[in-house]
Amino acid sequence: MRDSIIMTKYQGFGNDYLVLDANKNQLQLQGKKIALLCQRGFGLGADGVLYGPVEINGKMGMRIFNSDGSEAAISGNGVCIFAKYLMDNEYVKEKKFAIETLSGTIEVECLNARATEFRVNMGKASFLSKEIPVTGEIREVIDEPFTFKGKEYKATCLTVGNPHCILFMDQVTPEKVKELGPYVENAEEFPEKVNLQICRQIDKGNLDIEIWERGSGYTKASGTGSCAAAIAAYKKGLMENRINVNQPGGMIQIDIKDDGTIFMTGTVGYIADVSVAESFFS
Ligand SMILES: N[C@H](CCC[C@H](N)C(=O)O)C(=O)O
Repeated sequence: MRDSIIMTKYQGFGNDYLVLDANKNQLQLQGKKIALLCQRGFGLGADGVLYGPVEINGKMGMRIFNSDGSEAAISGNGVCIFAKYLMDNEYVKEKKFAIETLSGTIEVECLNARATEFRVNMGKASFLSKEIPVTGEIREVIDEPFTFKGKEYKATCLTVGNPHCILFMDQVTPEKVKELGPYVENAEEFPEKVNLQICRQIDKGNLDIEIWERGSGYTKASGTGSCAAAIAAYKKGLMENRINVNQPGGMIQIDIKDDGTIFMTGTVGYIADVSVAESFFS
């Protein structure tokens, strides 16, 4: 079709992304156009856009955009999706490889022949306020009182390359995270905004979460959100080191090593190649 751009749509546990291949399309990505493209009414609909392969720090990498057009340093489902894209398009032939992101080098291992299962080394978390960031004196933000929408909550905050706020509750519902999400995401305590997960512990190996993503809003799954909820519960001494994180889109398995390194196991589904009007990029 004349004047169109080919993008490839994938989903990880219902967290859906459009991949824009930088080698096949020489174009400028603009935040507002990405936002329009991601809209589920005026555009194609997606939780974000992955742009690559591009060179980051001299290595093969990808850039990650949320559905509001903002750029994120890391996305767990995004890494699994891009890993599949690289294999599907023969950019990589090995089962183990690395993808460079703005939050560093992410090691990926493909676990099956169909390239739909991936194990990702998401690195270590930091609970230090200045690294997340969270305003106030330098401290680890664990079970700290915050007031959101006039009510006090105990929050555990951390970064896994992107910032997360975890609120442990006796009950987690989409309604609750949609009520709190926009407020917490933009609270003044978080200078770079924040991803919110509300979290219920089922037992020492299972959590339930609902997600409000910075820059994308309510999503069915989040790789970094699953890592963040799991490591926060583990840090509080609630969990064993293999944690199943249940969320609306499915269950993401998190493994925490003795040195604190976090591994996530994700699945990816190919949805479609789509021919997109060039007007979304001009
Ligand atoms: N919205 C997040 C990035 C995507 C996170 C999520 N989709 C994942 O799978 O990790 C942020 O701005 O930090």
